[in-house]
Amino acid sequence: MSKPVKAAVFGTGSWGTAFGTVLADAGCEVTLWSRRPELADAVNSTRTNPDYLPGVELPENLRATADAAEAARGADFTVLAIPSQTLRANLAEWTPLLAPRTVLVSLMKGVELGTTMRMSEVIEDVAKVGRDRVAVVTGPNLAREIASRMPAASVVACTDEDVAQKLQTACHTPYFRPYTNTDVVGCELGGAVKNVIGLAVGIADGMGLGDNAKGSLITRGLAETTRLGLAMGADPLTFSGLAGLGDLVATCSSPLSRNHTFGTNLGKGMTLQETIAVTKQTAEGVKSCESVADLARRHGVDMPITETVVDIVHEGKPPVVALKELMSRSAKPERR
Ligand SMILES: NC(=O)C1=CN([C@@H]2O[C@H](COP(=O)(O)OP(=O)(O)OC[C@H]3O[C@@H](n4cnc5c(N)ncnc54)[C@H](O)[C@@H]3O)[C@@H](O)[C@H]2O)C=CC1
Ligand SMILES: O=C(CO)COP(=O)(O)O
Repeated sequence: MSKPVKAAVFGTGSWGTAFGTVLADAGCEVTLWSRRPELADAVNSTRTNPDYLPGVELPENLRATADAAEAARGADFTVLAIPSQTLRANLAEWTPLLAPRTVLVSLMKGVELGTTMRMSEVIEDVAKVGRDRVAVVTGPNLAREIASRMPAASVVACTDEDVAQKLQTACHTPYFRPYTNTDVVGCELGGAVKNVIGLAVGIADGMGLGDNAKGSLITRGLAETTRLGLAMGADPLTFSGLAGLGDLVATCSSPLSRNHTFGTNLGKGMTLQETIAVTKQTAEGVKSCESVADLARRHGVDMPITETVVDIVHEGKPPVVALKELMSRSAKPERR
C-alpha cells in the first residue's frame, strides 16, 4: 500500500482550515500550523475551529500544531493560507524548515504592496524554488461553504502540468472538483483583482444601486482584469473560467464574502475606520487595490474601477462622487 500524501497548511484561518479539510477528506494526512497554540489545542481537542469556522466538524486525519517545524516535516505539499501582505516575512521564517522536495501551494488572492509581485512570485523569491515547485489554488471557493462540504469547482494552477495533476488528485473529493491550468499568471490575477471588483460591487450594493449596476461592474471589472492579464502574458480565456468569472460571480453575490461585505459597509456610509473595526478577517482587496492599480500603471493599462476603489477606500472620496466620475468617463466601444 502506498504512503498517504502529507500536507502542511500554514494558516488556521477560514480558508486554511477549509482547504485542509478538503485535503483530509481526499485522504491526505494534514497538519495545520496555527499562530496561536490555544487555537491548535482547540482544533485537536474539539475537532472544530471555534474562531473561524464554528460548528463545522473537522476530519480525524487533520490535526493542528503551533510548531512550524513539526507542521512542515515530510510534507509533500506545503500550503500557504495567510494574508498576502505578511507572506514574505512568514515564509522567510519557514523556508529553512521546508521538506526538501515539497511543492509550495498558494491559497492567497493578493498582490504584494511595493513590489507588485504575485504570491507565487513572492514564494519563488523567498523560498528560492523554481516555478515548477509552486502551485496556486483559486476559484469560487467561499471557505464556509467548502467546509460545510457544499459542492464547488476550483482551479489548481502550475506551470508544470504533472505537479498540477498531483495536487488535483490530492484535493479531489465528492464535493470539491479541481481543474488543472498552466496559466498561473491569469489564475492569480483573476483571484486578486476579483477582490477589488468585489469591493466595488459591495459599495454599489450598499448604495442601493441595483442589479444592473452589479452586472455592469462585474462585466467591466472582468474586462479590466483581462486587459491587465493580456499585458502580463496571461491567456485571456482564463478570465472566462473559474479563476475569473466564476470567482467574481461567487464573491459579488455572496454575503459570506469579506470583500463584498466590506464594500457594502462603505457604500452604506460607514467610514473606513468603522468598517475596518467590524471586519474580523482578511479582506485582501483593501490593500491589494493599491498594488493592482500600481501594477496596471506599470503595464500602461487603464483600470477605472480599480482606481475608483482606491479613491474611495484610501483617498476618502465619497462613493456618490466616485460614481458620478465613473459614469461620465468618455464614451467608447465595448472592446477597448
Ligand atoms: N476565506 C475564503 O473564503 C477564501 C480566502 N482566500 C484567500 O486565502 C487567504 C487567507 O484568507 P483567510 O483564511 O480567509 O483569512 P482569515 O482572516 O480567515 O485567516 C488568516 C490566517 O492568517 C493568520 N495570520 C494573520 N496575520 C498573520 C501574520 N502576521 N503572521 C502569520 N499568520 C497570520 C491568522 O492567524 C489566520 O490563521 C487570503 O489571501 C484570501 O484572499 C481564498 C479563497 C477563499
Ligand atoms: O476568495 C474568496 C472566495 O473564492 C473569498 O472571498 P472573500 O475574501 O471576499 O471572503
